[in-house]
Amino acid sequence: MAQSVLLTGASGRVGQAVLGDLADAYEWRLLDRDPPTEDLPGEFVVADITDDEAVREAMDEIDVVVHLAGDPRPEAPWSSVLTNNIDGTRTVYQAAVETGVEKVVFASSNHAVGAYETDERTPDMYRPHDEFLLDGTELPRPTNLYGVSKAAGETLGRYYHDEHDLSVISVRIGNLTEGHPPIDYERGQAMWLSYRDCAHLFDRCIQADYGYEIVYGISDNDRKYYSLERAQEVLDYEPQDNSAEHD
Ligand SMILES: NC(=O)C1=CN([C@@H]2O[C@H](COP(=O)(O)OP(=O)(O)OC[C@H]3O[C@@H](n4cnc5c(N)ncnc54)[C@H](O)[C@@H]3O)[C@@H](O)[C@H]2O)C=CC1
Ligand SMILES: O=C1O[C@H](COP(=O)(O)O)[C@@H](O)[C@H](O)[C@H]1O
Repeated sequence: MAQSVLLTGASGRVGQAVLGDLADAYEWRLLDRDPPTEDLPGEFVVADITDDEAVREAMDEIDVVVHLAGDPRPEAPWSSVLTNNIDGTRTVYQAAVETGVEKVVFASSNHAVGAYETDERTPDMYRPHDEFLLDGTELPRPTNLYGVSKAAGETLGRYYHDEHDLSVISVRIGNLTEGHPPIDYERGQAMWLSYRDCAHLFDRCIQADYGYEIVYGISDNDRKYYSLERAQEVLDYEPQDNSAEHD
């Protein structure tokens, strides 16, 4: 039988990339504070991610949660990331434990580790000849309060895995752009995530077995400075796109 999956933040860009390829792959329940503007698969719950009761109810009979809801703006103010990203993510983990969910897939971000892009390393690290690679074992080094909130989400996942045995994967998503990589933006091309690779990656996160993991969510770009090794090992992630093919 298909697994039942709760997708939070379903009305957003990542949600659309995931549902675009995986609409028929799972029994979906979708949650967002914004009602849908188009026909989407499964039941739609309009709720705020910080509403404990609504989130618990949305997880009834759910196997896996893909948690995307949050403020995605790198320049988002503290009040917003504190509520939507940190409190919202804690609410999701707590509800997952209380309702018997097996696995949570958390949308983290490149901005949790953006400060590794030092003046000395850039712009060389965005170019194919440069061998610098982050592999997911490094400590967070956020570039902004949004990045701090994503690092906090990763740490909440670590806690809920260690204390409550929940399977958790944090995906440090790069730059999701539809159709082609960002234009005239080397950093964005280095961390491009195509729509089809995004759907495949989240599919693998739903299916694979793991305890606690951090992986990078990018396509197989020649310019990459994020290692894909862990995602390949743990998830069998096999990206098909490469920003170099769009030069
Ligand atoms: N798009 C990208 O390239 C990247 C995205 N991410 C992360 O992926 C996730 C999804 O990002 P996008 O789809 O790009 O953003 P988006 O803004 O397109 O979608 C986010 C969705 O979450 C919903 N939402 C926000 N706060 C909520 C709350 N308190 N309760 C319920 N729903 C709420 C919004 O209504 C929206 O539909 C975010 O957590 C973001 O930080 C991380 C790195 C890169
Ligand atoms: O976390 C995110 O990162 C991407 C890429 O960052 P950028 O600073 O190169 O634009 C961003 O587009 C997305 O909105 C954000 O959620």
